[in-house]
Parts: sequence; structure tokens; C-alpha cells
Amino acid sequence: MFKRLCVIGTGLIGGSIARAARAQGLCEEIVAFGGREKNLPNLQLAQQLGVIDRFYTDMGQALAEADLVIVATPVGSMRNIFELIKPHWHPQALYSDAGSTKGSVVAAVEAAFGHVPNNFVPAHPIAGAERSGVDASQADLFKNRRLIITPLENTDRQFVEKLSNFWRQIGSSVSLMSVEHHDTVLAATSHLPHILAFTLVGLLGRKDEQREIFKYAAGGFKDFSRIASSDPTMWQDICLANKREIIPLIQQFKAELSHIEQLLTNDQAEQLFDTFTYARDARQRFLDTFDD
Ligand SMILES: NC(=O)C1=CN([C@@H]2O[C@H](COP(=O)(O)OP(=O)(O)OC[C@H]3O[C@@H](n4cnc5c(N)ncnc54)[C@H](O)[C@@H]3O)[C@@H](O)[C@H]2O)C=CC1
Ligand SMILES: O=C(O)C(=O)Cc1ccc(O)cc1
Repeated sequence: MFKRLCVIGTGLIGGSIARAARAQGLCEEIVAFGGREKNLPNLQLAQQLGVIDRFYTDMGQALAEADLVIVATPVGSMRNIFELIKPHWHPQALYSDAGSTKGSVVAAVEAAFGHVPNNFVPAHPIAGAERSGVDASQADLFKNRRLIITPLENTDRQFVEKLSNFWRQIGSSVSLMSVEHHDTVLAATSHLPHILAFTLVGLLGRKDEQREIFKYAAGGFKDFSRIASSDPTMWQDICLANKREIIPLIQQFKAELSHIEQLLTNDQAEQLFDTFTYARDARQRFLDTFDD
């Protein structure tokens, strides 16, 4: 049980962490930090909804007595956030984050502190939605979902264990991996798919007949295009932060698409069938292995 959870960034993810911690009785009180004036309506709503007990516009007050601090702001803001946290850092408190990229978050902490403190435990919930803000937050968002922790060599194992227990108690299945492996895997399974969805929906949206296209969109397009409703600031930050992993995937994707174009141009029906069959079988293998 934590005495005081401090959430920095009370949006979809920070709000859902707060709701889940409250629902499971994992902390005595929950406070939040509200940096900029434009964040205040969201924080007032969070307080009205009972997601947080109160919020502070001063980082020192927000962090006072906090024994668990979770940063859930867009990854591009993290350097600035850790600069603000630094003067109030407490060696006994557990600090973590929810950022979608891990290399950039660790680099942000390192830039702010000159090293990565052993009580900072980088983490990423593989759960979320295309919606933003505290009004979209849910206590069960992390139930039966995965949570990745990417400890560094010097990360205190007791803090890793504490954070793992916290996430397990809010329903997540916890995996540990290196920062680099995380960013390679997530570039493929999350970052590239979001770029593809933004690109396709943008392309179709620019077409004259867009009203017709969206009117007759079948289920597949609706499923695939849902993530193009995601927050542009958040995704701008993620894509720039992990571009080293994303760019080679875009190049491979372009080559695969050109291959399909060639098959169509040459009426190579059998090869087209084989290409689609390979993908279908691969997906079935993933479902058989990982669908839980
Ligand atoms: N949306 C999703 O499905 C998932 C998002 N994430 C990660 O979680 C983090 C938060 O994402 P969401 O909750 O979706 O975003 P959100 O937009 O719903 O919430 C972010 C909150 O941070 C606040 N904020 C932004 N800059 C700030 C600053 N400088 N100081 C104080 N507060 C600030 C905003 O006012 C907002 O309330 C991001 O790092 C994202 O990459 C991780 C897993 C899933
Ligand atoms: O809405 C969806 O399907 C998502 O993929 C949500 C999501 C967004 C960012 C993450 O880092 C993890 C999960």
C-alpha cells in the first residue's frame, strides 16, 4: 500500500491508473500535478469525478510525501517534467512513467539528472484507446492487458518488484525486457500501424469522393481506421522519439507494397494468393500462441 500516489499527466492513462489504484485500495490518497493553465479544466474535472483527491500547480507540493510518482504525459514533455521533479527527488520514493517509447524517456531522465536514478523504473502499459483526457479514463483499462517494465542495470530490484506488484494488482500481466528490445517491438506492433492508419485515412480524406468512401466503409476499414482518431500530439512525440526503429520498417513496408503492386500489374494471381495466405497463417499462429 502506498501512502500517496502522485500522477503527473491526468489524462486517459494517468486517470485510468488513478482510478484503478483507488478501486483496488492501493494508496491512501491520490494527487496530481497541473503545470500549465490549459491543463486546469482537465484537472478540475478529475477532482470532480473523484479520480484524484486534489491537484497542485507547484511540483514541490504535488510531490511532497508522495511514495509513488507516475509520469503519464506525452513523451516529448518528459525531459521538462523530470527537470521540474529533480529538486524534489526522494531516494525512498518509487518513480515511474507510462510513456509509449522507452529509449527516449530514459534519455530524458538522464539529460535531467546526468544519470538515471536507481529508483526510476521505466514502464509502458500496452493498453489504451484512441481517446484522450480524464473523461475517457477507466478503472479497468489495464485489466487482462500487458505491462512492460524496462529496468536498467542499476535499477533497484526492490522498486521493480514494487512496481510489478502495483500493476499486477490493477490487472496487468507484467513482462520485463530491455529498453532497446521494447522500442524495436513496439515500433512494429504499435508505431508503424498508427502511421499506416493516419496515412490511409489522410489519403482517403483528401479524395473528392471522401463522403462516399466513408459512407460505404466496411467493417475492416472501420476497425483499421479507429486508431487514426488518436491524439496527434501524442503520436507526433512517439514517432519522433522512436524514428530510428520506425524508419527501417517504413522502408520495408514500402518494398512489400511495391511487390504487391508488381503482382497486380503482372496479374500474378497465384503469388498474390500465396502472399495473402502467408499473412493469414502467420496471424493465426500469433493468435494460437499469444491470445490470452
Ligand atoms: N493513449 C494510449 O492509448 C496510451 C498512451 N500511453 C502513453 O501515456 C502517456 C499519456 O497518454 P494519454 O493519457 O493517452 O494522453 P492524454 O492526452 O489523455 O493525457 C496526457 C495528460 O498530460 C497533461 N500534460 C501534457 N503536458 C503536460 C505538462 N508539461 N505538464 C503537466 N501535464 C501535462 C495533459 O494536460 C493531459 O491531461 C503518453 O506518454 C503516451 O505515449 C501509453 C499507453 C497507451
Ligand atoms: O487504441 C489502440 O488500439 C492502441 O493501440 C492504444 C495504445 C496506444 C499507445 C500505446 O503505447 C499503447 C496502446
